[in-house]
Formats: sequence, C-alpha cells, structure tokens
Amino acid sequence: MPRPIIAPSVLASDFANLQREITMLNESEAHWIHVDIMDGMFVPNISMGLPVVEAIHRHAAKPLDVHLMIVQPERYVEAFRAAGAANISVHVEACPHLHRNLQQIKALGCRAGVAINPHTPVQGLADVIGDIDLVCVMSVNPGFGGQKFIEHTYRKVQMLKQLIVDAGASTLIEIDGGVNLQNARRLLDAGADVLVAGSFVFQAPDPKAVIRDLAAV
Ligand SMILES: O=C(CO)[C@H](O)[C@H](O)COP(=O)(O)O
Ligand SMILES: [Fe+2]
Repeated sequence: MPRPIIAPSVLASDFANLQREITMLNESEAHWIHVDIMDGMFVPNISMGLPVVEAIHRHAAKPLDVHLMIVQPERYVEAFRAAGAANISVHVEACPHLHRNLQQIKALGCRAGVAINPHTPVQGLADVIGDIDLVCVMSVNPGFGGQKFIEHTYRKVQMLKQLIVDAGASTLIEIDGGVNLQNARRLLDAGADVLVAGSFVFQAPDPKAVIRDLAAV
C-alpha cells in the first residue's frame, strides 16, 4: 500500500519560535511543509506573507506546499515561487481563468494545485483535471486552523478519485483541515494521497511522534 505524503501546516506552529519548529519538521518524517497564506479578503483571516515564507524556506529541508487563500492569486504566484514554493495551490473559487492560472504555475516549475472549498463540487474540475498536479480538498471552511473535520469529505474524495481515474490523470488528492489519527485511514482508503495536519501535530506533546504515526497509518 503506498504511504501517504504528510504535510504539517505551520499555521498551528509557534510563530515566535519558527526556526525551532522548522528544525523539528526537518528532523521528522514529514514530506512537505504546508504554508497557509490568508489575505483577509478571500478568507476572514490574515496569516503570513512573503517574507515569512522566505524565512521558512531558508531553514526548510523539505518542499514548501503553499496554499494561497487569496483573491486574484495570479498576481502573486511568481513572488511565492521566488520565495521558495515548490507547490502552489490556488482556490478554484478565486480563479475565473483557472486553466490559465494552472499553466502560469507550471511554467514557473511548481506543482500546480487547486484547492476547493467544502461547498464546491468536484465535478467542476472535470475539464481541467489533466492539468492539475494536486487537488487540495478543504475538509473545513478555510481561514482558521483547529476546526472540526467535515464528514462529507470522505464521499467527496471518493468522487474526486473516480474523476481522476476516469480521466487517466495522475493528480494527487490532498486533504486539508481537521485531519487526525481518527480520520486518516478512512481518508486514505477513499483515495487521499496527502494529509495536511496543523493543530493535531503542533498541539501534541510530541509532534514528531504524531507525524510518524500519521505516516504509518
Ligand atoms: O488551510 C488551512 C485552514 O484554512 C489549514 O491548512 C488547515 O486548517 C490545517 O489546520 P488544522 O489541521 O488545524 O485544521
Ligand atoms: Fe491549508
């Protein structure tokens, strides 16, 4: 059985000790580092910007998986690439020209990701699925860490997996929000490839052990 890609979200980390947190992730079994960018417009919260992503990238030994929760993301993808992003996910709800945006991200040499809100049907991605490297399925409403996992996500992941298989695509499915050891196995069985976990990792007494457990689920 293929092992999941584990992407801890630094949104839940101690920002006053970010270097220590990144060092911990470097030493852990995490594969990617998930970085949440919120603009106070697309979502009702502001998280961090380009200088912080650059600082994370300076210390990180793992690829940065950047989740843009911002309006008009096409204005910033180049800057986030320059700041060190390996993957860039834009929200389909923020992109009337999604196909163009995906080509823009790929031309920069990044994995092109599309994030979808809980209310957004996966069927809307059918015509571009072959152009998407990664679908980030939001299993909470974006904007905040530490929220309760939405149960409909299992069904949504199954439908998305079917859509990917039918298209003969190799798109990865990432789950973002409320991921923990209770729901991880069921998500992987439904078709998930990547698990993002913020508060479940960083609020644990031993984050490295939690990452190891998630990777071994
Ligand atoms: O995109 C996000 C929120 O919009 C975060 O990546 C997500 O919430 C992860 O945090 P947690 O595991 O605490 O739910
Ligand atoms: Fe995220």
